[in-house]
Amino acid sequence: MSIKPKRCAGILGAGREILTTRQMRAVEQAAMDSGSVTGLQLMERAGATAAEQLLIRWPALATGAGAVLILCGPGNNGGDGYVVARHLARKGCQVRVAAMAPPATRDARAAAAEWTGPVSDLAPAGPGQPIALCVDALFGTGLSRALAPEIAGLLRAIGASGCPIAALDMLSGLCADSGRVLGDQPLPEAALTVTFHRPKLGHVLGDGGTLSGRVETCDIGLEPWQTAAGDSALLAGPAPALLKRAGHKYSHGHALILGGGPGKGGAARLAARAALRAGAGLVTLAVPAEAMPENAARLDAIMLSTIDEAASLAWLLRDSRLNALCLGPGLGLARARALVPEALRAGRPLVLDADALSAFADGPDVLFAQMHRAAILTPHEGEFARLFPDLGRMLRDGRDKGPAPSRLDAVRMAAARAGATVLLKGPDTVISTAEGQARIAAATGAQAAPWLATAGSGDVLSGLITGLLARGFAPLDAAATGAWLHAEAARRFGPGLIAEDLAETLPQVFRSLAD
Ligand SMILES: NC(=O)C1=CN([C@@H]2O[C@H](COP(=O)(O)OP(=O)(O)OC[C@H]3O[C@@H](n4cnc5c(N)ncnc54)[C@H](O)[C@@H]3O)[C@@H](O)[C@H]2O)[C@H](O)CC1
Ligand SMILES: [K+]
Repeated sequence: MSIKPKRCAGILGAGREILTTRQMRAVEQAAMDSGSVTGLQLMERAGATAAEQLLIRWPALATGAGAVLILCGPGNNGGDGYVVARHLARKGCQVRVAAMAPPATRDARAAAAEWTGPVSDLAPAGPGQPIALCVDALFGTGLSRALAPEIAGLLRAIGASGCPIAALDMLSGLCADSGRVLGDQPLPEAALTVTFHRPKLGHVLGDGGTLSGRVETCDIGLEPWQTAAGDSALLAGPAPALLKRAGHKYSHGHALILGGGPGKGGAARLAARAALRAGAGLVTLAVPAEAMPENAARLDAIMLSTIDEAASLAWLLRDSRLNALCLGPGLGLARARALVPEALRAGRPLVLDADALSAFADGPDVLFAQMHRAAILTPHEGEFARLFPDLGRMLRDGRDKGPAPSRLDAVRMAAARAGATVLLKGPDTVISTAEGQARIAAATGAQAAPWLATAGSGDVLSGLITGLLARGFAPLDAAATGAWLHAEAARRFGPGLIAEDLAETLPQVFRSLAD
């Protein structure tokens, strides 16, 4: 039976589902259980569509100009490799197949049997011979331990020779659930990864965001069974309500940013300006009396208020129009200990960052006991490890076996424990509600925004999220949209970015969304 390969798409789309290996297997299993398709047919579709992608990217291969070396592993990923070999050879490519072990699954054996060309061992097929493309079909979602040093070494040698590597499903050695390289052997970067049905977490998290290269996701006819995956993490993007419609300034909310003492006000001012640029109707910065002159000299559109202690915060919060709070940037640890409980008592949407998190590092349970579902915690890795020491250790250590724990696993557990939404910052920002609804804002690979690693950038993110909360966004939408806007502004501005530029670039980002 001939099955035509279907649509392929990159990975970038906001709202796109990203699957774990378990979810992918559930979808595949549901399809096979339905009797509509066999595993071998899925493998045939995967191999055919991958071969098509390779020829789109490297069309000269079909003229026989350079050899394609296909490295096949023992599992079904290797099986896909044999199918690719057959399709490329049929198109006129010079194909060499090298197997690290004989095929060990029924489907892989069947696919290997259809490949009528020679199969060599891995070693002699190594970098000594000139090759134009290496197809990595060693391991995919079944990777369960680190690559043997000689296999990782072979991939590195191929990469170092300048030969592009195209990975089937996953670059071998990368854990499909965490995007972490198992073990301590470095891997070369793939030029292209062709994956099937949906991107996997390992393509966007950890090292996977970079090492996967361009990711093409190809349809292999599993759409009718996607529901078997259950709830998936989604790629973050701009929420539909982002472009605000007409209305009175009060209808866009009033954000309250709590700032710290004199000489430490920059962080809170950055957050306040970002909240205003994100579209909050009004923004008030509340600082201790001695910090008023400094702030009054620096602010125009942002209003100022004095808050010296918890009682004055309680007094101010009698105004119910103050509908989103931000505590942390430049707040100071003592002031954070005094103000955070009062802010949480008000039960309004709020962001806790920086000092508001560090102030509770010695007793995070005290903080979690006061938490509510409209709160968002935005730790970076260090703050995360102080608030959730066991999860920090899990992320630091667990990379010997597959599937390795991922940042998404960690943030889901953290959010459930805290009883709030948690956003773990990084190039692969991950967000989860207490109930486990998750978003990923990946600023890696083609979406990289390395300029975000600049002082004050986290303060701007807190402000953006607070501004969106003030506009009435639900915590998950505010966090995900804020993280996306933050990275998008950095991508637009590019090299030379400082934190101040982020908020000032937002109008451009909004305009491009309106086009
Ligand atoms: N999911 C689908 O819809 C489809 C998946 N396809 C492809 O199949 C692979 C997954 O195949 P699987 O057999 O489960 O796993 P792998 O081929 O990745 O490898 C498993 C194999 O390898 C052994 N192993 C694991 N780690 C190591 C290691 N470090 N060193 C040595 N050996 C290792 C393990 O014991 C097993 O024997 C998926 O990625 C897709 O490419 C389909 O063909 C299409 C449909
Ligand atoms: K692979």
